[in-house]
Amino acid sequence: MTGAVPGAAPLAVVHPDAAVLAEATAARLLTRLLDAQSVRTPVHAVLTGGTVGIKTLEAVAASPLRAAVDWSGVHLWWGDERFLPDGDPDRNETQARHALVDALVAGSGLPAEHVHAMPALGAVVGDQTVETPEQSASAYAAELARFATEAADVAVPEFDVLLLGMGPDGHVASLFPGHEGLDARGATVGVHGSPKPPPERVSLTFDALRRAREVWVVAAGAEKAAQAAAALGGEPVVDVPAAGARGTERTLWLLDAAAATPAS
Ligand SMILES: O=C(O)[C@H](O)[C@@H](O)[C@H](O)[C@H](O)COP(=O)(O)O
Repeated sequence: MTGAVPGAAPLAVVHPDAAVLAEATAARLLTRLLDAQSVRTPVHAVLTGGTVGIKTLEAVAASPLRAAVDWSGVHLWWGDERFLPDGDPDRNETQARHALVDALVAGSGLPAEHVHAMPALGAVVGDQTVETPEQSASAYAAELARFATEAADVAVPEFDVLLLGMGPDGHVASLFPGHEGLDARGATVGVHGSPKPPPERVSLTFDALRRAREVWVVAAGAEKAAQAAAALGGEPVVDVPAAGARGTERTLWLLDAAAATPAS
């Protein structure tokens, strides 16, 4: 990963603590979906796993604003997934379904077929049983391509908003420092040897992430402060992948005070 990172320069917004961060991000997400729906349909949102990512979805589920969104015109995607069997509690999809998505399908008009999960270990896609992260990545790339905009140089929808958590090592999605996935071409990549368990994952690539109109990196906790500062300071993407997270129109860093305060 060399050279200037394309996309909108990051803007940081700091909230007092992780709880307020999750609530504020949920309100921002709902408003973003409403704004997007005022100009286009359908709209596409990419969810993230991780602590803050899931707490944000829980806050969306509890928000009165939830009822203002026309969920029949929303598509949900994932930025990455832990390559585990369907229903495994560690899967980002499982946690998101428990936090919000199942309730949207059951009672808010979100069509089940608008929930685009990355295929699990053992899933049957067409006539294939998915046994490797690469097979899952390939199947997901095909699903993304079904909704791609014509002009796309990578066959994915123009996501209206894409949420990312960030690890203490500066990873986003399942794009880890020094890993070969950082340079992957195409929309998706199979990941092995992830430093964050489980070792096998599936991830959108930077090419795909950067097709999003808005990319939001959401991070809380003092253990994120050094890498948040490094990313916002323009450190190389190979060292701090979060530095490469950019939207075409807007890049937001949504932080709590602890993550926004580098150690002195
Ligand atoms: O599958 C995952 O683990 C996530 O997608 C990952 O990218 C996560 O968002 C970060 O590791 C932050 O996680 P925390 O918020 O729990 O630190």
